[in-house]
Parts: sequence; structure tokens; C-alpha cells
Amino acid sequence: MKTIYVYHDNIPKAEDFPPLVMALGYFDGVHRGHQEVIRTAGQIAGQKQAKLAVMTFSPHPKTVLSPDYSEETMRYITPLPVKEEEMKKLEVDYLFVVHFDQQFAELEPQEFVDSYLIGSRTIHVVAGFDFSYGRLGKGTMETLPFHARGKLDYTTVGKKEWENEKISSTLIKQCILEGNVEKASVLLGRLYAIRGLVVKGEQRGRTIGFPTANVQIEDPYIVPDTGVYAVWFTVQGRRWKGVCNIGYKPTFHDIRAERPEVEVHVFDMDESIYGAKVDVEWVQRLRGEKKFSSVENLIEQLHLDKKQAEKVLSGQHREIRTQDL
Ligand SMILES: Cc1cc2nc3c(=O)[nH]c(=O)nc-3n(C[C@H](O)[C@H](O)[C@H](O)COP(=O)(O)O)c2cc1C
Ligand SMILES: Nc1ncnc2c1ncn2[C@@H]1O[C@H](COP(=O)(O)OP(=O)(O)OP(=O)(O)O)[C@@H](O)[C@H]1O
Repeated sequence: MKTIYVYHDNIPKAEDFPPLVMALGYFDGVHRGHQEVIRTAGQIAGQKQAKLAVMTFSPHPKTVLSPDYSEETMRYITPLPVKEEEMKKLEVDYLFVVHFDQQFAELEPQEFVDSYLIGSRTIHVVAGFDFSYGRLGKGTMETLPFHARGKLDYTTVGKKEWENEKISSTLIKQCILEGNVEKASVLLGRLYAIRGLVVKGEQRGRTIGFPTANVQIEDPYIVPDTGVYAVWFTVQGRRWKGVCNIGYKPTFHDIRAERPEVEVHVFDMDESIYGAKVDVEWVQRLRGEKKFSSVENLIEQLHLDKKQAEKVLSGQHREIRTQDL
């Protein structure tokens, strides 16, 4: 897959590309609704002997269009490098990442179709029923035939739902923030995962029999609600079972840190992994974080947490259910 960063002054030109079938949208999470859009585009590309392309935007349009968001505070299910990996898995040939700024937001729908689609040799557009384009989102899948003027074909993908709700990035973000990582995983079609770096913690863990890997999150991910989770922990290509606390450790700290810490007790792992890149996959939230009256009470609870996480990870929860949709 080739990733192409597009700015206003370097819009892709038709002569540089083979005929493209283009899936359009932001695609945060690359969830099951998105997968349907991209697979549909892939099938059409196969039929038309064209290449499969996806056009996404960066940063999130909300950071430009809404005063409630900014690039500094925006959080994602799949920050751009992770989105790229998911697109590769879907066998996308070209990922166009269009720089979203005020100037782009003000493009008339006709200009967007002419310059960014027809101009880049898109022969067929695929998007969901609620996709919109151009200034104030005035372009929709209903207006696309008018703007296309017979120069490209289009396919609209119907609403993909789960339990009568539209699968959307917004819904998945909400689930993650509430700690409902199981539902988030069902909607994503894979376990929600966060990549981070193992850093030194306060070194107290090993003294209480529960050493933990402190995970520093560097990309702008949405972090699940505070609490204790059963997780899979992947380091150096090996996947381990673990139990993770996201929180402020109120048993030891009266004053809240700026951000919650993410620390994983990895079962049966006896290696020093400081500095390693790791993936934490969130399987199930087990409980909320508590302030214990003594370290002994905390340790007692940690044994119970470990047992419960072991049970969850050994059971049916290992693979998420895909037959429900
Ligand atoms: C599974 C698990 C559950 C935890 N639950 C709590 C909790 O409910 N309350 C709390 O104050 N700390 C909790 N902790 C954090 C421990 O207090 C922390 O791991 C310990 O103090 C070691 O910290 P350190 O790695 O910074 O040295 C939990 C840690 C783990 C691994
Ligand atoms: N559940 C769905 N069913 C069908 N198409 C979808 C679904 N969700 C998104 N799409 C389509 O996938 C593309 C990318 O979606 P986009 O990221 O813009 O929206 P979203 O997932 O609904 O996120 P948000 O909650 O931020 O609106 C768009 O063409 C959109 O119409």
C-alpha cells in the first residue's frame, strides 16, 4: 500500500495513477461499517480492473470545524499509523491522506468532486449512506450524480447496525470511554488495542508481589475508563495474558496525577522490557479502581483480579464474537 499525503497545492493528478475505485470517509477505528465500505470498493475495483483507494483526512475535521475540539486534545480509536495498518489488512492499494484545514473545508462540493476525485482518476466512488463532502457538508450521496456529471460511477453502502444502533466511530469512542471494551470490540470486529512504550514506574509493584509494566501511550489514543481490565499484552512478537490497572493508585496517592497511569501485570513473564514497544488489547473491564485501607487489602484484591482475568482470558472471551452481525 502506498500512502499519499495530499495538500491543496499537490492534488494527485490523473496521469500519476491507474484507474481508482475510491472509498471516502474519515474511518476512525476502521470498524465494521467502514470495512463494509472498503470491501465493497475492493470488489468493484476487481470487477473494473482498477485499484482500490481510500481517501481519508487529517487531522479530524472536527478539530477545524468545531470550537469544542483541537488537534492537541483530539483522541482517536486508530491514530494514523494504526489506521494505515488496518487499511493494509484490507488490501488497499492507495491511501490518500488529505490535509484538512479551513481552506479545504471551504471547497464547494463541485470543486471537491472535480479536483480531488475526477482529477485523480477516480472512476468509481464508494461511501456510506451518510457521507457528506464540500462546504458545510452540502454534498451528499444524493447530490453526487449531479456533481459527477457522468464522469464517475458511485455506490452507496447501506447502514450497518448492531442491536439497532448504527455502528459509528462516535459510538465506539463512547463505549471505550465507559470501559465497555467488549462492545467496542464487537463493533470494531477485533479487540480494541493501544500501542505504547514500557517505562520505569515507581518500582513498588515487585515489592508487593505484582510487578507491572508501566505503559506510556505516545499516540493520541482514546484510553478506556479507569479500572481493572483483563488484557492481552504483546511484546517482541509474543502475546501474554495480563491484568491491567488504569488509574491514579489512590491507595498510595492522595493527589491525582494529571493523567491516569496504565500498568499491566503480565502473567508469568520474567523479562526486563523497559523501552519495548507493546500492544495492550482490552478484553473486559473487571472492576473500578478503589482506595484500599491497607496494602494487605490491596494485595488480596490483586490476587482475585488475577484469577478473574485468567478465567476471562482462558474462556470464550479469547476471540471476539463475529457471528452476531
Ligand atoms: C490489577 C491491578 C489492580 C490495581 N488496583 C488498584 C486499586 O484498586 N487501587 C489502587 O490504589 N491501586 C491499584 N493498583 C495499582 C497498584 O497500587 C500499583 O500497581 C502498585 O502500587 C505498584 O505501582 P508502581 O508500578 O508504580 O510501582 C492496581 C494494580 C494492578 C496491577
Ligand atoms: N454503520 C455504517 N454503515 C455503512 N456505512 C458507514 C457506517 N459507518 C460509516 N460508514 C461510512 O464509512 C465512511 C467513513 O465513515 P466516517 O468515519 O465518516 O463516519 P462514522 O464511522 O459514522 O463516524 P462518526 O461517528 O465520527 O460520524 C463514510 O462513507 C460513512 O458513510
